[in-house]
Amino acid sequence: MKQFLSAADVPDINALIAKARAHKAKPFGSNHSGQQKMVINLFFNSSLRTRMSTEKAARQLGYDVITYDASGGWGIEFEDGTVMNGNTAEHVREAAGVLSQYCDILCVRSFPSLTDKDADYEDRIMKAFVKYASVPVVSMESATRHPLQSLTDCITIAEHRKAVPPRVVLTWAPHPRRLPQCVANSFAEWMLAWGEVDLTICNPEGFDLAPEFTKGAKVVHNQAEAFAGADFIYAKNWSSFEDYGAIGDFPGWQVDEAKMALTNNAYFMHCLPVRRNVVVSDGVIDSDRSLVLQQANNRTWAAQAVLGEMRG
Ligand SMILES: NCCC[C@H](NC(=O)CCC(=O)O)C(=O)O
Ligand SMILES: NC(=O)OP(=O)(O)O
Repeated sequence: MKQFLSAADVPDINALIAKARAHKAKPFGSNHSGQQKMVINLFFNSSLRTRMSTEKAARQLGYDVITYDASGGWGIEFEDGTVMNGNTAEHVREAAGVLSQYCDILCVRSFPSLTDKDADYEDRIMKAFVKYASVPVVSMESATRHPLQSLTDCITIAEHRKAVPPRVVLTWAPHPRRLPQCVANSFAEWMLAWGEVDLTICNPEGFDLAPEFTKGAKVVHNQAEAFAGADFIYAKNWSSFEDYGAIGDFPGWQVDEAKMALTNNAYFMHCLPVRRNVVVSDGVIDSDRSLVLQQANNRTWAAQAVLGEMRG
């Protein structure tokens, strides 16, 4: 792969899952592949899991790694033709070109503005890095998607499903801040592209995801109806796509024990970080059906599989 931005970049999702599981079984089995090569991880936003798991994955493949917190660096300009006499000191044309001099794979995290829908949904920042970098680019969460998380979620579901296809529910959940739609968009995109789950998305009215991500999924606005008989409950908050970036005030959408009792003894999943007793009750996340730490663990193997496939 020359880029890893979405499910569309992956020729065979099952083959990538198999590679991740092979790395999980033998973490240093491909330790030679990154020898004398460099991965740069560029973060415009906070991270715990993505930062740690991508560094660990790169090192296990034999790569050296530099992680750079770009929020503390030179302000980068993304518009073409601007007179740069404001706060941005360096254009992405140079920034991406320069970083390409120092690494063999460039990984980038850049969240959406949640104010400029067009710029966000064109994924302008990630696309600019792809355009101006001369090395392969891996998304560590862009304005619209979080593909390393979604690959992880496929692996985790593959490891725990009993029936094929399992009934998987992506549910909107409350949150005190307005959050990106990326994790939910990407989860829907990957589940549908994978084709091995029966996906239902449930969210309050006004919080439907962008249609490009949900075509083929059942979308309902009643959480109890969606939860009935589910095998996996994947919780996530997202701000409104329709009324772009608006926050939703629906505290009754928290995932709790009473709602989980409607399911087929479902597993609980969340990408983390999660707000306890807002998104999910302590009782659910602390139960033996919670897969959140297994998901966090699988981030390493997902990243290892992806880094191992990147070619210039
Ligand atoms: N990387 C996974 C989730 C990242 C981000 N969550 C957050 O910003 C949560 C922040 C908070 O809880 O304040 C999101 O929803 O896309
Ligand atoms: N799930 C996830 O991407 O976590 P971080 O934001 O901490 O990297």
